[in-house]
Amino acid sequence: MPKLADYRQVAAGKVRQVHEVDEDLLLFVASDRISAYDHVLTTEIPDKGRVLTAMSVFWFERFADLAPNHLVAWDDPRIPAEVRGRALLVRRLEMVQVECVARGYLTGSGMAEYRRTGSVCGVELPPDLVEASELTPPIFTPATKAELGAHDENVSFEHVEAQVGASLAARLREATLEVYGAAREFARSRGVVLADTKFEFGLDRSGALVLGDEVLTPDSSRYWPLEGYEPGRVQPSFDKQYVRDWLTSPASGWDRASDTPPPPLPDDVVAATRSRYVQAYERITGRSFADWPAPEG
Ligand SMILES: N#Cc1c(N)ncnc1-c1cnn(Cc2cccc(F)c2)c1
Repeated sequence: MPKLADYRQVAAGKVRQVHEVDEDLLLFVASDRISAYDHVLTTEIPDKGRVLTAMSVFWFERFADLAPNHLVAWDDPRIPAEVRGRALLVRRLEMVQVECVARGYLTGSGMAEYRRTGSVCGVELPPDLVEASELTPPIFTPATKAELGAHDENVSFEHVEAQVGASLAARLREATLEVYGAAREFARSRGVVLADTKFEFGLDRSGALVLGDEVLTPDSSRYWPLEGYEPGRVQPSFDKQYVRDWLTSPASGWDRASDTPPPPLPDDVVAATRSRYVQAYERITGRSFADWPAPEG
């Protein structure tokens, strides 16, 4: 059985990394780290990596007919035992350097841009929209990948056309909106508002557009509880709200405006946050997280 150290790391983000297995295969590893307010916290959330990996597998399999994806295996002898359950064997693609974001609700950087310009990424929106207004139909709001730690920059569709060509830009927009639209509808039927999401696509040797990275997880998407959803105010995060509330409460002693790193999380916030990830998985998939593979040894 291989060890993770046997596979050279080829990419790393705040909470996940990619290793090389061979010339055709990569290992996509999700950690238990969590980020909040643009900081990677020192406290890990047990099983976060496994839950988000299980979620990606569910969505990849559910939407395989809408968009081919890079998933090869999630329980395979080439996956090291130490990361079993939080690592995916994926096929190597030529990644398209565009963050393919779909927004079904107006919030975050989209809301900020709308307030300034009445549009998002050049997409004109109706007047009088408020925080968390539903966008029907959802909109494609691409962004350029930022360096680690910086925010992605929203760009127009024309910018993407200039970067990758009109044909591929159209294919990216179509696939992004089609998969997001189906996922938003399904998640809502399970009591979760999938407010927006970020896909990464690659091209395989035949030139086919293939979904890569993680998909439709609470790290690549905004998950809001459907119960209590009300436009006009910032919605609570399904998974990160306990962490955000504690960090901004007097109990943490942390000043968000300062440049100091956030303090460690108390056990009860960790446990409640773990529970929210498991609840999100079980609500959406109808499966028990207890059945998902775990590391050995
Ligand atoms: N997925 C995928 C993938 C693939 N199937 N083929 C080739 N390259 C990639 C790949 C390389 N980097 N990233 C983004 C990225 C950055 C930082 C951390 C991460 F986990 C992931 C994606």
